[in-house]
Amino acid sequence: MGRTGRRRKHKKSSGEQNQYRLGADEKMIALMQWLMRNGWQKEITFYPTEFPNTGRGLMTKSVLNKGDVLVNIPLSLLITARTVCNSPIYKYLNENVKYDGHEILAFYLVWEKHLNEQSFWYPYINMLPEQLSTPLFWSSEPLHLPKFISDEINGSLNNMKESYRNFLNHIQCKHKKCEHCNQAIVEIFNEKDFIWAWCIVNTRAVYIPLEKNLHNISNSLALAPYLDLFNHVPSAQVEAMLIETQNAYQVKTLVPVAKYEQVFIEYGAHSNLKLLIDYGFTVPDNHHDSISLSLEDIYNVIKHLCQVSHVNMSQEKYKFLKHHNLMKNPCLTREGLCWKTMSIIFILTSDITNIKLLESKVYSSLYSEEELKTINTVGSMLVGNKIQEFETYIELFVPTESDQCAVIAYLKECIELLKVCLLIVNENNEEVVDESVKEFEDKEID
Ligand SMILES: C[S@@+](CC[C@H](N)C(=O)[O-])C[C@H]1O[C@@H](n2cnc3c(N)ncnc32)[C@H](O)[C@@H]1O
Repeated sequence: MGRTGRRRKHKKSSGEQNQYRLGADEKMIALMQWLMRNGWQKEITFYPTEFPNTGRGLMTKSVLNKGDVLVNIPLSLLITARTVCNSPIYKYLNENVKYDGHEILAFYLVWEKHLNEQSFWYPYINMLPEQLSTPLFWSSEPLHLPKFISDEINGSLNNMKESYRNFLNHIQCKHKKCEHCNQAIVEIFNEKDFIWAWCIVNTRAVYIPLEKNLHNISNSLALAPYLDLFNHVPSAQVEAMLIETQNAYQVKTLVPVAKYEQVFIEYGAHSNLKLLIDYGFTVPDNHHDSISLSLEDIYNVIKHLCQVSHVNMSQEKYKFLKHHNLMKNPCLTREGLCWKTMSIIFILTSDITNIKLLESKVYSSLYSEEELKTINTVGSMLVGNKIQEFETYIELFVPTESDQCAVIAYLKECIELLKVCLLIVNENNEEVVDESVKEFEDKEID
């Protein structure tokens, strides 16, 4: 096979045929030229590429080895709170108020965006997406969004709105006209642009060590042009840090990457729910995922299984659960029932009233076979119920915008996790039954 043939074969096997290289994209070229004019040196050549599953990202043109530096962005090309403090716009802020890094960067981005080509950051801002897929950006509500998801979205929306109100209150000379566009300052900082900027910071900023000597701002965030083109997978292994001696923010790969593969970084140990709310996407088989349970979920299954009107819950047991923080986030994971879930089931089903004995069982996890059987039987039904609950969520959910389909992907991932969890719980149950049969047979032989 000739070179072209080999290349074609490679393209096919890596699924590259659906990808669209953005190398000739004008905005991308302008970004690279601007970076280079301002002291950036390319460590590795990447093709900005539109990938079918992840959207725009970076593909390596060459094989990457463990320890290779992916990017080295000069500090002068990072947007941090210090950039804002050193800019003319800082005079519009009340100096006697405390700000956090997220809001200050969003505020700065709104200002610089409105300056258009007159902004130093124009080539960077110009390649940022106008539309984001995050829920804060949805223009209409989907129908039958599960409550636990809408609660998270509302929490995030309230944070953002509070930050916006806070800002509006502290901007000075609101009605002064801007010299650049003759708009009033308060019109430039409108809610729509603030939401965009807020989401851009949320989805793209990297962590830096806390910036010192900023008297009214606490900041450990930075916008890093170009570096923020890397997409996320939980399995990515990279090291990212500020290298003070080089005055640069550096990202290294800790694993080799094959030629023509997309290069990913890890944004943090984020669950799919966090990714959905903050970034607008989810990933398959996310090992940071779990399904939260409420005490009521567990209580109802026990009530149903035992066919009793009240579960074995005394005031002392309730106090014990509360005191040991056991009701906070019991969950189901790919490894089965979490420790808290097992403990709650045990406490609610056990006849033991001696709290000291309960405590020693819970903390040693040394349960009898009978107790383990009960825990796994309740657990199995609990997981089965959750699967049904998530299937119903999917049936009812009606997206009103294409980005909302990320919710369906999320719910399907939850069901996948629950199925793995169910398998483990049932296997554990079979093991307990096998063990007790064996013990019984051993006794018979004796
Ligand atoms: C830091 S930016 C990465 C670059 C971005 N794709 C772009 O075109 O500018 C983060 C955003 O990229 C997208 N993204 C990152 N990783 C992804 C993934 N594994 N799957 C789908 N979208 C992803 C999400 O929209 C996320 O909010």
